[in-house]
Amino acid sequence: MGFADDMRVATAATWEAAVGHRFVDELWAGTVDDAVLARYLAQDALFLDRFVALLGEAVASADRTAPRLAIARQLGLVAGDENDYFDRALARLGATAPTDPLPATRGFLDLMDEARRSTSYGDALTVLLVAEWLYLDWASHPGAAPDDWLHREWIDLHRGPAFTAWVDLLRSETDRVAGDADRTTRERMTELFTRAVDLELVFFDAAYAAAG
Ligand SMILES: Cc1ncc(CN)c(N)n1
Repeated sequence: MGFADDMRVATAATWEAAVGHRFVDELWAGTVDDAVLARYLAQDALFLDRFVALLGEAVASADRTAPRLAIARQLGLVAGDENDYFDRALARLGATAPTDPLPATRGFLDLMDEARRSTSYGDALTVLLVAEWLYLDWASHPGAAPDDWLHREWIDLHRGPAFTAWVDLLRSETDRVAGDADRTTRERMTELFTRAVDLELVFFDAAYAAAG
């Protein structure tokens, strides 16, 4: 197994708790409370800003042209279609992106900033991989998608052939870079992967915890 699969196994308990989270079930069922979804999306709008910056760093630090172009194309989609979803969804929910991140969001922003400032392609890839692979996992549910665009589009942004190919690219690049890396770099990538999976779980929890 490569680095990505090894890490997926090593973090399996937390990973499965995140992809099987109540938020995911309620989103698929179309029953997620508007206040919970608004809180989640408002915090995720803060996530998106730093995620775009991290994608930009991966574009800059990629050591090959093909992955650099693939990451740049995905950056365009996130800044375009995905950001457009946030604008429409937050407007419909009557919410705005807060200026203050909740602790889980703060943890993610710090993690993404750390990976970006390292200017290490491997660090950037590791955090991007968790964020996209874990979302592909919960969004690749076999059941019928909910009717309401508010729920369905958030699922559709994280599944399908193009998104699957994007995650495959992140996985193979992460495996390649980790395979060539020295022990210190690999250990850092291991730590970043683990922290990112932990944060994905608490990010979902926070949408409910803050709702009171
Ligand atoms: C917290 C979180 N993690 C991952 C994703 C998918 N890019 C997201 N939008 N938000």
